[in-house]
Amino acid sequence: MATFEQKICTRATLPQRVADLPQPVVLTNGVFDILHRGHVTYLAQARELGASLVVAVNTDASVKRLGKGDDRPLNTLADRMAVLAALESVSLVVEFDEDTALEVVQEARPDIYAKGGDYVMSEIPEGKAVIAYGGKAVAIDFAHDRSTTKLVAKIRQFG
Ligand SMILES: Nc1ncnc2c1ncn2[C@@H]1O[C@H](COP(=O)(O)OP(=O)(O)OP(=O)(O)O)[C@@H](O)[C@H]1O
Ligand SMILES: O=P(O)(O)O[C@@H]1O[C@H]([C@H](O)CO)[C@@H](O)[C@H](O)[C@@H]1O
Repeated sequence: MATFEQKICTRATLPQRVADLPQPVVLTNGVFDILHRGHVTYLAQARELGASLVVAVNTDASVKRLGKGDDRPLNTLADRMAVLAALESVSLVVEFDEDTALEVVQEARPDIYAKGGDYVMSEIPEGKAVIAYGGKAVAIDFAHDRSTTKLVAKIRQFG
C-alpha cells in the first residue's frame, strides 16, 4: 500500500482520526469521479480555510442514486479515494453510503464545512448541521469551468 493511502479511514475510526488532525478541521464531500483542475483548486482553497481537510466520498451505490448517469461513477470508490488521498491538500478520506454527508458531518463535527459554489450552504443538510452547532459553512466560488460530465461528453465525441 502506498503511504498516502494511510489517509483513508473507516467510518468507525473517523471521530478519532479527526481528533488527531491539526485543528481547525475543514470537511467537504462529493463524488470526484474524474479529478480535474476545478476539483484540485477547490480542495486547495478548502484546505486553506483551516489546518486539515477531510474529504467524504460517495460510495458507488450512492453515486448511482444521484442520477449522474447509468455508467457513473467511471472510477470505483477505491480509486477515487486513493487519488484524493494522494493530494497534498487532503488530510483524511472517508467513504459514505447515505444520500447526503449529513451523518458524516455529525460524526466528524468539523469546525468548517466547505462545498463548491454550486451549493447554497443554508439549503443543504450538511451546511445547516454545521451552522446549528456553531461551526462555519463556506461556499467556494468556481475558479475554473470544468466538470467530470463535460469531460465524459468530450471523450465520447471522439470515441
Ligand atoms: N469547476 C469547479 N470549481 C470548483 N469546485 C468544483 C468544480 N467542479 C466541482 N466542484 C466541487 O467539487 C466537489 C465535487 O464535485 P463533483 O464530483 O460533482 O464534480 P463535477 O466535476 O461537477 O462532477 P459531475 O460533472 O459528475 O457532476 C463539489 O463540492 C463541487 O462543488
Ligand atoms: O460531487 P457532488 O455531486 O457535488 O456531491 C454531492 O453533494 C451533495 C451535497 O453535499 C448536498 O447535500 C451530497 O448530498 C451528495 O451525496 C454528493 O456528495
